[in-house]
Amino acid sequence: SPSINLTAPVPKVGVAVFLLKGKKLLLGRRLSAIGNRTFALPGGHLEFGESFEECAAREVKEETGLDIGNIEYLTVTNNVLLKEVKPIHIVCIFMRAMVADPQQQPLNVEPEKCDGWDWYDWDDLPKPLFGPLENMVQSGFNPFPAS
Ligand SMILES: CC(C)CCOP(=O)(O)OP(=O)(O)O
Ligand SMILES: [Mg+2]
Ligand SMILES: [Mg+2]
Ligand SMILES: [Mg+2]
Repeated sequence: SPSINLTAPVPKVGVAVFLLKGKKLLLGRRLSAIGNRTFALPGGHLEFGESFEECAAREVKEETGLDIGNIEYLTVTNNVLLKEVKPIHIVCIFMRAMVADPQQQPLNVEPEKCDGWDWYDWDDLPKPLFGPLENMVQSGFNPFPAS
């Protein structure tokens, strides 16, 4: 019989969105088995048949109520998070977008999964950051358009 590997969960695909407003970006403290109480971008699992842009818009709407535009692919990173309560391997697709209406403020639509959203300055990020975002920051990647 084929051996079933019960320890190594399959890598997951996540889409995370740098929602930019001037020099600020939207972050929320996660309340989740994955990255609990760390500050993360809005985003989530890529669902069957979705484009990266469709997933970005859906997850941001589901989590913050915000409508986004100018959605563009930035980069993809490979994150093996062994310090998590349950080790997890996430291929993270990072997208960039702008709020459709700069006056629209985020709502905490899923309070069981997020402690609340707020705009943070890229040069003054809260800690601790969620693994994939921390790896991204450590790598020196700059998500902002070249001014
Ligand atoms: C990015 C990666 C952790 C994939 C899962 O993200 P997530 O826990 O925010 O997932 P959902 O928003 O889809 O529930
Ligand atoms: Mg979600
Ligand atoms: Mg989801
Ligand atoms: Mg999410």
